[in-house]
Amino acid sequence: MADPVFSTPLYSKFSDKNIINRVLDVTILFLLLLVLVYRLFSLNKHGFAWFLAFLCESWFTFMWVLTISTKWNPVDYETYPERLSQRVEEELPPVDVFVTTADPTLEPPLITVNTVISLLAVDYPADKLACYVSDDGCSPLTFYSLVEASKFAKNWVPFCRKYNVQVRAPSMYFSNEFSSSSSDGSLEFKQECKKMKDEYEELSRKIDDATKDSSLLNLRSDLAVFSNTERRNHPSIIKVVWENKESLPDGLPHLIYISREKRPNHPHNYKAGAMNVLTRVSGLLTNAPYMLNVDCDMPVNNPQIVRQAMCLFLGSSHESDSGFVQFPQTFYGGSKDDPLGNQFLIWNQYMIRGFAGIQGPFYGGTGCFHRRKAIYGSCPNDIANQARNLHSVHVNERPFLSLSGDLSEKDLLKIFGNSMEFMKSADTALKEKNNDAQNLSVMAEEAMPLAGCDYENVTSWGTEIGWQYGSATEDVVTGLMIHARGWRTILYMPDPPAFLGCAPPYGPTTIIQMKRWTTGWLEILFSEKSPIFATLKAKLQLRECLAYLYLITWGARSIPELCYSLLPAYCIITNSSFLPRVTEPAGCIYLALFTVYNLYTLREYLLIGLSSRGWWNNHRMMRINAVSAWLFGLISVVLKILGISETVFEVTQKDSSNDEEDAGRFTFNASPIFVPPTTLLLLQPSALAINLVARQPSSSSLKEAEHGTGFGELLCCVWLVMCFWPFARGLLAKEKYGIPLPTIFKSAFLTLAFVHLCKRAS
Ligand SMILES: O=c1ccn([C@@H]2O[C@H](COP(=O)(O)OP(=O)(O)O[C@H]3O[C@H](CO)[C@@H](O)[C@H](O)[C@H]3O)[C@@H](O)[C@H]2O)c(=O)[nH]1
Ligand SMILES: [Mn+2]
Repeated sequence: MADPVFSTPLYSKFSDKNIINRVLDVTILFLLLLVLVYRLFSLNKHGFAWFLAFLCESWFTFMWVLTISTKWNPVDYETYPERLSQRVEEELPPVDVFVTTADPTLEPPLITVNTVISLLAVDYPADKLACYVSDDGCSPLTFYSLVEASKFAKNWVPFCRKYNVQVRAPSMYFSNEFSSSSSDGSLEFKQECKKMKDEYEELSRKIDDATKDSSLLNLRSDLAVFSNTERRNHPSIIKVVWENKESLPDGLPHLIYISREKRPNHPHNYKAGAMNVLTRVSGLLTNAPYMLNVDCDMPVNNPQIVRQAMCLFLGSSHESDSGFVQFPQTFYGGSKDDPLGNQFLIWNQYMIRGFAGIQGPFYGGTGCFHRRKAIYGSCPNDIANQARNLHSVHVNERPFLSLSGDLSEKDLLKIFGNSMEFMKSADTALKEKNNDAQNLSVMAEEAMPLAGCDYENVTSWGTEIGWQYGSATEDVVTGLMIHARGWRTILYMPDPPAFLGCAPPYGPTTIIQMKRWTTGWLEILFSEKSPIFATLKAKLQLRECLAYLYLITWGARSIPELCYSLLPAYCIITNSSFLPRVTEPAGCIYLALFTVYNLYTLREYLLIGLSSRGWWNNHRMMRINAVSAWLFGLISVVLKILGISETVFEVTQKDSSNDEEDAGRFTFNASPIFVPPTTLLLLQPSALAINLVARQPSSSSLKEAEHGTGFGELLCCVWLVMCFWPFARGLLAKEKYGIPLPTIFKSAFLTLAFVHLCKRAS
């Protein structure tokens, strides 16, 4: 008889066929198609505006098809970590954990330190974990903070284990929100908790002091390697901050600091470059078959996550089901009702769960467990033989690597770079053999060249293996390549959430982040790694391709969005129309579409416990993003294609101190990105005023009454003003809450130019 422990599954998968959602999805599609049919049949009776509206609506319909296809079969998973311990506690696989940080000013070390501490404290045997921190800022302050953090962690980790603390990032644990949540009321607990709190305050104070006065760092001998280094010009630094020498399961996991070599004029490929260095150095030191990576501001919020991920990796009979396991990005302390539309709750709930029901979620850059061998370019077992088909998706002419372990030494060196030691470790990883224990400090010396600038020259790093280069969203393209090799992936949304990050707290940071994403996504669309090629020539499933297209075309959506937003003003100024009369039967189609769509999206918010205010804020931010972030993303990609400028990765500012006053109120800066939305806002009252003044009752011939501006266009104008309301407030407000005068002038000029052009056209 089968052992019951081994016959019970480690996870279950449920599909959620929501009939009402599907009926509504299809109703909206039907209405959109009616609109298109109506347009087509009335095209010849109308002019330019009508035709432009037709083009925009065709695009909206296409987007809706992609949307429905993506969210049609959402799935959920549940894991059973207690069964994991019964089955394989002794043989739990090792996991290498990567944290990236790039700038001690934008990313204060105390934030990074909290993320690292929370990772060191997860509920997993400490001898199976190693934490690697990549510091692209080459900052002695970050290194010092980590050293201090490891001292703190020596007491903190046992404390968390002893009292089964749920929130293991000390800043969160000791913040008012969480400290009350502990159930242990014993005196001993209270005393220890108080002691830990004092120690944490001491740690924050030390880091704070060193931040304010860098001369405090000069005296320390362990920081000598940082002397004569500049941020963008320094040799590799690899330092073992803490080694779990005796491999104690209840000790503290290894902690290693890495700052890869940087030289001026030597492209470093931003985060993707850092991730590849982490992958190689960890490959030499610990070579765990699984790798978890998080951004520096994403502390663990659920100590079970590694076990949960292992349930998903080990619990399936087909390894191809789990190329990677992605936990969604969730945020803490976000402002009420998501005023900046960057908390992505709806997005996680409907779209990403939808991805999960096709070939799996895309890789989101943080909170993700990867199989090392998938990152090394291997295909899942069953399709390895067909992998050759893939090669044409790639730049290099050589057949695509089916890295099942039977590659020659020469091939391996060519692919992975010129290091015998690393080549052997890669071979071990690909063959899934066990690693020999290493002396970390010795290996750290040997690993230096792997973190050098020139190591990747003429290798496959960034093109065929590792994190992919050439896109500001290295995450999505890296995940796409994994899907293209035939892996399926898993989305897991545990309760409590796995990680809690901080969403950008200000208007400009949010918009710049969104711009980077749309830039990176479009870069993928226009590259040889586009999902279209990956479907035609490799193993990306068709519906997964459509889902990817939905995601990566956000930048392109800016054009129809912008045109459609200009149409009402254009029509009002030229006394024409782009919408049917409300009295016409066709008017009802538009009215129905508008009503059903808005109620449908509102329902999505209410269903998962969000407010109608949250719905409106998100709707509004979509319109604002469309004509600012998405538009500028598109422009930067066009400039890149024309060879005029390169795209860059602008690091998002992280902020721990949320100033409550006016939290979530839109803020501005002098960036030109705010010009288009300001112009759109100014245009609406201008158009209305022109309409009032210019329209003579005598001129309303029968033809004009039929074709002139109607109620629909006026309603659109009002709706647009409501959408751009934060900008209306920004016109009158001061300092960071106000739109800078030069931006207002530029927008006013553009408004006048637009009005003038309309007048000439009419
Ligand atoms: O040259 C660089 C630039 C960034 N980073 C790190 O990359 C991470 C993400 O950067 P951030 O500015 O926080 O970007 P976000 O927009 O918040 O991040 C999302 O989008 C990125 C892709 O655009 C992904 O890489 C991230 O994982 C994902 O969370 C941070 O830990 C940075 O320290 C580096 O290590 N080196
Ligand atoms: Mn971030």
